[in-house]
Amino acid sequence: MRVDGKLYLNCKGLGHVPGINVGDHFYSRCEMMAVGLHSHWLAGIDYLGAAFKKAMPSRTFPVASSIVLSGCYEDDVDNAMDVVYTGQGGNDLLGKKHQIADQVMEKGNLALKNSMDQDLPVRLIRGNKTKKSYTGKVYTYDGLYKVKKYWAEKGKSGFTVYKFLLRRMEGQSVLTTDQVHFVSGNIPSQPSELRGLACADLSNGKERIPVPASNVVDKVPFAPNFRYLASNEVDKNLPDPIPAKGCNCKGGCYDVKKCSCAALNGKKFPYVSLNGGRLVEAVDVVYECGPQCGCGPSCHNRVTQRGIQYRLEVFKTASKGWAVRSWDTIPAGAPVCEYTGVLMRTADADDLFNNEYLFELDCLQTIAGIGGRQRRCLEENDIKISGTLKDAPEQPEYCIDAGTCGNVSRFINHSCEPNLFVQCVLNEHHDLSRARVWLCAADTIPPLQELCYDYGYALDSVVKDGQIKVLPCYCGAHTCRKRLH
Ligand SMILES: C[S@@+](CC[C@H](N)C(=O)[O-])C[C@H]1O[C@@H](n2cnc3c(N)ncnc32)[C@H](O)[C@@H]1O
Repeated sequence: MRVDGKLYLNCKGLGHVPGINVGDHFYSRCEMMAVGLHSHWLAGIDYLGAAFKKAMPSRTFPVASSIVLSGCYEDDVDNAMDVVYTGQGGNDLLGKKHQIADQVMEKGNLALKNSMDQDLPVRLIRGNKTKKSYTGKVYTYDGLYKVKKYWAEKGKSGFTVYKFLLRRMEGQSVLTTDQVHFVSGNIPSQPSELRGLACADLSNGKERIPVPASNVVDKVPFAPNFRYLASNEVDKNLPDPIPAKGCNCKGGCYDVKKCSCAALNGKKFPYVSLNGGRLVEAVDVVYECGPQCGCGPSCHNRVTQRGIQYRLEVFKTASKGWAVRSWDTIPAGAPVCEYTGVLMRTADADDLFNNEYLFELDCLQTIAGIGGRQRRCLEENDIKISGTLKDAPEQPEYCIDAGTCGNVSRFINHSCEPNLFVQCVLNEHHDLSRARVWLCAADTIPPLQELCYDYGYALDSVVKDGQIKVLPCYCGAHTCRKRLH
C-alpha cells in the first residue's frame, strides 16, 4: 500500500506467498523479496556480492542495497532521520535476541562499509510492531539513507559489535512517522532508561517534569555552560510594562459576553479544555487571563501559565547538533514550550550575526504587516491597523537571547515543514512588542518525532558589514529551501 509515497508492507509469515498484487494493502516479507526491496529471509542487511564485479568493475563489492530495522538487535538506535544500525553476526536472532559472539567485518558489515566508502545510498525498511495486523508486524519503506560513519564497540551484552550511523538523504518525501509508530515500543518511562543518557534533567528541577538529554551520536558532552530558565529573565535596563487590567469573572471565565479577556480574543476563548488545553486555532496573539483577573488559577484561559505538560527530551543529531522530541503524543493546538532566555532590547544584544539562539519579538511587526519574520495567521485584508500598530517600529525592538541561558526550546531546530508554530501570548501586560513566545503543535505529533518550527528567516537577511551569513538547512523535508538564512 502506498500512502504519501510510503510503501506499507505486512509480514504475513514466511510460509505465505500470495503474490504481488499492486492493489493489495499489505505485503509479506517474501513479497518484499519479490518486489526487490529486500532479498534475504532473515538477514537485516541485503547486499550485492562479488558476482556483480563483472558488470561494474569500478565498484568494490559487496555493496549494501537495503537494511531492515526491526528491533532484532538490542544495540540499534532509531532517531527517524538518523539511525545507528548494528551490523550483522553474533546475534541469537531466534532466541532472546542478545549478542552471543563478536561480530566480524565481512558480508553485510563489509557491504555497509563499502557503501560508505563509495558514497552509495541504502534503502531503509522498518519493521513496526502493530496489533492491527494478525502477524503483529508491518513493514514500511522509509527511503534512502547514506552510511556516514562506522565503528566497533562493546555492545550491551559485552561482545564486539559494528555500528553504522546512517542519515536519511535530503529531497525525499517527508518521513511520515505519524502514520507508523515505529518507535512506540522504545519510549523510556524515566530518564534513567534512556540510551546514551547525557543529563538526567537539564532543568535541575525547575520544570515540573524532568527534561533529560541523550547522545548516541558522538562523545560531545551536553552543553556544560548552559543555565536553565523556566521563564524569561528581564534585562535590568528595561522598564516594567503597564500591568493588564484583567477581567472581573469569578471562579473561572465562561461567559464570552462578560469576560473582558474573551473580548480581547475577538469575543471567544482561545483554548478548548481538552488534554490540558489546546488552541482552537493559531491567532496573531492570545490574551490569557493574568494576575489582575478575578477568575483564579484554574481558569481555562491560562494554559501556558501551567508550564511544560509533555515529557520532552533533548537528543543529539548527526547533522543539526542537539534537537528536541517528546515521549508523549502531543495533540494538535497544544502549547508545548515557551521560548525563554533574557528579554532585552535588540540593540543591546551581543553579536546578532553569530548568536544562534536569538529570537526577535516581531509580533507587533507581524500584525502590522511591516516585515515580521512570518505572517502567522490573518490574511492581509483581515488586519485592522490600530493607532499603535500604525506607529510600530519597522524592526522588532525586543528579543529573547537564549545564548547562555534559556530552556528546552533553545534546542528546537528549524524545519521547512515544521510540526510546531509560533504563538504570541500575553497575560501580565498587553505590550505586543514584548509578547511571550510559545511553540504549539501544528498537528498531532507522535512520540519521538523531532519537534521543529520554521525559523522564518528570509534568505540573505542576516548581514554584517556587507557580509551575508549563509546557513545550510538539513531538515530533510521534501520542500526544503536548502538554507536557514
Ligand atoms: C536555536 S539553535 C537549535 C539547537 C542547536 N541544534 C544546538 O545544538 O544547540 C539553532 C542552530 O541549530 C542549527 N540548526 C537548526 N535547525 C537546523 C537545520 N534545519 N539544518 C541545519 N542546522 C540547523 C543551526 O546551527 C542553527 O544556528
